[in-house]
Amino acid sequence: MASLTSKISISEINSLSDKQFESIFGGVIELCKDAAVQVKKKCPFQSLEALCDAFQTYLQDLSLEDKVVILKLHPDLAGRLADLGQLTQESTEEQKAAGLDKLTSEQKRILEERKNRYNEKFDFPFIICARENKIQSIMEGLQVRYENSYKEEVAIGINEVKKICRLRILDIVKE
Ligand SMILES: NC(=O)N[C@H]1NC(=O)NC1=O
Repeated sequence: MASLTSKISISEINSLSDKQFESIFGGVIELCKDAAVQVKKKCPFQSLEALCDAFQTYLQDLSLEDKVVILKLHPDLAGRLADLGQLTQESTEEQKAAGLDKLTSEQKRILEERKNRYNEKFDFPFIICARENKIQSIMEGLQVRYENSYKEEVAIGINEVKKICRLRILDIVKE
């Protein structure tokens, strides 16, 4: 999954410059370089878990409005960007892992319908950690989570972003 050929250790991370840190961790939250800028200020990290915690705290401490901004930075599942081959490398591989590149036309139609309905209700995309799911659970999630309140869905969406972020960090850092 990682674009790096080999993983780096926590002590190597602790000796990175701001620029290096931002370039390595700038994508662990989709298109949100600010997370890496803010988390770098917490350096040094005692462990991989401490590094993951710092990103999770960054997400948790955001206002409701800023959490929504983060959700909106995420691409649609099997959406237009995927069709155009314009997802980030991370998202491309995650969506593939869930089998979203192999939808039948019927599955694509149902997914499209449920995503649109979700988007119309919440005005942000449905976010789920694709690597921890398959087509079936994504379809079911869309159905079940549609019933939630706005606040509940922001919280659940951010929780999924935390899972995505943690897995992306594990692709970069030696355990
Ligand atoms: N919309 C959405 O959930 N997008 C994503 N999920 C994930 O694991 N990678 C993504 O790009």
